[in-house]
Amino acid sequence: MTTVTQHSTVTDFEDNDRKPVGHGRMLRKEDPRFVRGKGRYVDDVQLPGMLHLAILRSPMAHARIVSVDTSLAEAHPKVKLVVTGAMLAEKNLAWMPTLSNDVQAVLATDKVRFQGQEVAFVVAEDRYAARDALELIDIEYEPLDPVVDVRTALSPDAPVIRDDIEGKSDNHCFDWETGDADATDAVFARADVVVSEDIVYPRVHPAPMETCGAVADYDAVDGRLTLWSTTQAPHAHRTLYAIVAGLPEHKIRVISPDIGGGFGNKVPIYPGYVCAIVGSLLLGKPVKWMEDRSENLTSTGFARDYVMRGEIAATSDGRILAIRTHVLADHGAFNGTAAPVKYPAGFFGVFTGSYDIEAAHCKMTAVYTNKAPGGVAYACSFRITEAVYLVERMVNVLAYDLDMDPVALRMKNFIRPEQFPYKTKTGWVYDSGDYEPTMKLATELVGYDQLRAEQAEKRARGELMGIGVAFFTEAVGAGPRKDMDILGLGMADGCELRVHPTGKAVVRLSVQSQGQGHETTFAQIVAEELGIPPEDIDVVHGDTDQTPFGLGTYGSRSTPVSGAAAALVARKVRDKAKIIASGMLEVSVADLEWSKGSFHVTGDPTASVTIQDIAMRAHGAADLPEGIEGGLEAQICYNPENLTYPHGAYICVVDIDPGTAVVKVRRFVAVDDCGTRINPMIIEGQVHGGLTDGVGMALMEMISFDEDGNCLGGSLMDYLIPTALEVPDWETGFTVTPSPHHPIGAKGVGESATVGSPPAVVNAVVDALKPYNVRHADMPLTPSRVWEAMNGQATPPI
Ligand code: PCD
Ligand SMILES: [Cu+]
Repeated sequence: MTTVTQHSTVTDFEDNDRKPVGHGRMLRKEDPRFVRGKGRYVDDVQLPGMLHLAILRSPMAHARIVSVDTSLAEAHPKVKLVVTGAMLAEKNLAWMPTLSNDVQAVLATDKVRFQGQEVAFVVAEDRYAARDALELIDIEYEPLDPVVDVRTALSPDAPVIRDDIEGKSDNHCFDWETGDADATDAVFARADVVVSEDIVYPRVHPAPMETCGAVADYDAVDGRLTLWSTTQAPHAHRTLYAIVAGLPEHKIRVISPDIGGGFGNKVPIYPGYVCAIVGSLLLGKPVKWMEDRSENLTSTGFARDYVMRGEIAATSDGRILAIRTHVLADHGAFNGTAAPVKYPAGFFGVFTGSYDIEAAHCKMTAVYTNKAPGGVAYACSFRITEAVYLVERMVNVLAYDLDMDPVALRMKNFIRPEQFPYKTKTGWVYDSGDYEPTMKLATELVGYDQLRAEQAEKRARGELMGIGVAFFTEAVGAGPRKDMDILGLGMADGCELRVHPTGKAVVRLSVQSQGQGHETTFAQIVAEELGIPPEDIDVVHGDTDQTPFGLGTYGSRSTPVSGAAAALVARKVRDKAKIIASGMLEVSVADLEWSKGSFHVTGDPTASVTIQDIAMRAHGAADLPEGIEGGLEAQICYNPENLTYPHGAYICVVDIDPGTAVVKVRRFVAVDDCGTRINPMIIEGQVHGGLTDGVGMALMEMISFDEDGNCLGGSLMDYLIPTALEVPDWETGFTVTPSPHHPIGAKGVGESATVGSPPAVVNAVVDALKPYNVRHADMPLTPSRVWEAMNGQATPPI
């Protein structure tokens, strides 16, 4: 893929006098092992005497369990253990808490609530025998009417899915509201123009390359449990295992080795992990569980599934005054949302987008349906994907009705640079931003005016070409801990740094890389602060025995939270190094100056000691300054004062074949602003991946169900994910607006492109269909949906 990197007028870390962080565009340290097939994933873990676990899943979406007969499976010569929900219930383990204060069945006891739900498990000598034995388990189900359509889930005659919750008489999950209803209604009442549209963000799946799995190894002699698992949050998982299973936390070690993509899919605790632990506890042997692709697609956390009504009030010349929305959220059979406790709808509250408006209001109702549980963050920064899609689609609807250019309309309404920090009408404080240069750069890179001219010519010839514009602001880096917690665990992250006598260092993180390159970028951050080359700094993560406590990686929080921790812990070490240097140079601390890797005496650059010299002295035989302990190390826990707010401007160009309604993405320009850029190449990789994701969601992906609640997206034959063939050569650019509160000014970027690209693609398709008077069409814009839109048919309900 080609990348056009254009530099902006804003401070640019790469080219201006300011130096790159670490070595800037440094090659990824982890790649030599990945490209040589030497990565070590959970499925690579092989232990002596290891047994294999397979899970029996419900064939039905909603059914009462009448009887369970496991005798034939138990008689299988290679089977060691068969466990049912009833057996777990005896040990009080049939239900577990979700990350959003709901409970979820580990194995079904009373009834099954979605197709693919865990009903029983078998542990056998090998994976084949375990799978074979599943077929020997005889379960009698009494089918119940399923609740599939989110729109009718609350109707009085709908069957109650969650009758396990005492007193529950409907499928209501939660209500949530933000903004000011009265103020918003008042603005709407006096506005020249009101536009509204029904917008669906369909259910999609993160579909990481590696499915979920675990190896549990319980040692009955010393009471220690080691769990290798595909988790993006090893420490949080460990604490929950300690609470759920009643095991002492210090006896549990969670190791999350290399992960083949997470994308939010590996944030929740899945029944399979708990089953593996139970299997190992009962048998005293290591037990491995690995999902297959269908299990991953049908039973692990999905994302989105929001049915939204968007409304904008504006003046007739395009000044946006207020935004109002109603959302119906489908959470499936159990609320498995991974979001901070006080944010049941994640950070959807940023649906006011990048615009300076007078009022906003959102009312949301979430319901249970007979579908896989979830609402996980899939590259969404906690539901910001849905929020950005809503507002960016609605702004285009307004542009359509007012016949205004979508770039001009956005420019007119942007929050202005002098308004930052900007408090939105839903209470978010955007730390910084400078939107106009970013939008301008995107239009320049794509050649916006020429494209509009080309489009006009093509329209005259009956050809369908569309230009889609989207602009986003994200809120990433959850904390601070007083506002944000997961099941009571505050969102802050630890970091430890140790410099060895020879000046090599090791930094230990509480966050977890799933492919985004932390081993490289965190070494670069420490390198920048301490002057030790990034090659000499090892990054340790993904092992609770070796790293400090922290809440893990999701919502693009590693750089904003742990990245800050890494910079600050390095500064702490540097402060100590300075005192040691003052002893070595026999001057006072006040007379020392730091320049990239060494301290020198003010006015005499030749009187200097390097950080490596200092490290040796710190561990040496010579006396250290009064009160200074030997060694050169520090640790901190960083509690962010606010989130960071990256932004970006995306422009997509599509061509549609009027005969087949096939959409081709011809060009895509993405200009991102994530503040200080640690590793530009990694950022581009993150953006390329996210854009590909976005094209997939906009044009191809959807987990759909038939009226019986059968999942129709259970394999990659049906659930289409994009490949290099479906996407153009990405063109990227950037601006740099540093975060004022982050120690190095960096903002997160991992999810930006997935958040920003779907509205750009959809806006492009809808723009191409202007000759057909299409104002909106729902994702995924498959040829049949585009064809329906061209022929004036509404998109079918999900
Ligand atoms: N300024 C800046 C920022 C950033 N960076 C870089 O980049 C990356 C990213 O980051 P961030 O933004 O911080 O993020 P994180 O936290 O690290 O991560 C996370 C994300 O990440 C992304 N990306 C990726 N990649 C890969 N390869 N794989 C994966 O899986 C993934 N996933 C996805 C998701 S979905 Mo969620 O979970 O839904 O919530 S969230 C998410 C890293 O490496 C870092 O360091 C730089 O350089 N600079
Ligand atoms: Cu996310």
